[in-house]
Amino acid sequence: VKIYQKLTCGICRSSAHMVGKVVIVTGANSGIGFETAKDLANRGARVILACRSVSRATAAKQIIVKETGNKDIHIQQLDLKSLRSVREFCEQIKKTEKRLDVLINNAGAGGLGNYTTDDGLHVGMQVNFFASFLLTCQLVPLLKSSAPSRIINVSSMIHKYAELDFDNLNMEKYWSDYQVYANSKLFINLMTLELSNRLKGTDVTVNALHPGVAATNLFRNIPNAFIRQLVERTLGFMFQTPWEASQTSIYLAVSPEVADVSGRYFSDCREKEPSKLSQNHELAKKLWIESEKLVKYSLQEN
Ligand SMILES: NC(=O)c1ccc[n+]([C@@H]2O[C@H](COP(=O)([O-])OP(=O)(O)OC[C@H]3O[C@@H](n4cnc5c(N)ncnc54)[C@H](OP(=O)(O)O)[C@@H]3O)[C@@H](O)[C@H]2O)c1
Repeated sequence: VKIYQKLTCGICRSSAHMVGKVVIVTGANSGIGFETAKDLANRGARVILACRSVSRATAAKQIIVKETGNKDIHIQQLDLKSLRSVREFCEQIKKTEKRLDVLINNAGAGGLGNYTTDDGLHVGMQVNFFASFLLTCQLVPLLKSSAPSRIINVSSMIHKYAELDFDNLNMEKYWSDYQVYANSKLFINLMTLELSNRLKGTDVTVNALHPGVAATNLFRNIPNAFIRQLVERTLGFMFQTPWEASQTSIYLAVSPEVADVSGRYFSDCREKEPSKLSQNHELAKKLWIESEKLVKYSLQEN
């Protein structure tokens, strides 16, 4: 039982406190994001729960406040399916927060289907990549003025199965859900690589991670109820708990060991080697330029 977990799960051993630090966790109402937010709340951070459902975020906040005693927990609505929502979220953060020490791009979803959002992007690519790309770019100035600060991008080992077609960045050819998910996670890694170059000398670091395999709500969109339950029960029985899977995000957010590390890929609280494509600087630069066009925002504007 849980053999795989025992072999792979790293636990963040850092006791670093986060009093006085401001942290944003996207997708903080469920699974790994919820456990990440709770852990950071426990360390005294001011935590902003960036969630698409205010009622689900409120339920999460109540538990976090009750279990940690930290009342400095706030909800800010964010729906990654809408770039307008991303822009409004960032505007609100700039109004309410004087600083931002850690941004954790955790939210993600699989099985979203094949349709184009109002922003003209493939829904899976937007929720898992383009919206976080825009959100990060818009918050870079605040992160810079708060430096040293950290950006943490939750990727997945599934990125290794990405099949890149550069003429089809937005997946207009409507590939399978699995392929969309894998490609979006490769893009997260490439964005991490390019952004770390662009942030050199600013004391803002950016790293990507595979959290591990855990039974969360990630599999809710599997249409066949029997298969969905089988997957969830197998994962719950054999693999990590959501708290264990939150620990690499926590390590990257708090540990002094990684204070100066940027542009890398982690899992189990250790640096790991991502796919060869994830390490391709030319590709990363090209993707960055194309992404700026697709989300109609340029980091240079700031
Ligand atoms: N679980 C695993 O085995 C595993 C493995 C590798 C990587 N990951 C990655 O880990 C991250 C966390 O996933 P999880 O496993 O904790 O799954 P989860 O329990 O389903 O949590 C995902 C979070 O993302 C949010 N989200 C989904 N669509 C959104 C949207 N349009 N706008 C804003 N937020 C949205 C969800 O909000 P709602 O509750 O409102 O839907 C939820 O809070 C994801 O990036 C996932 O790809 C997970």
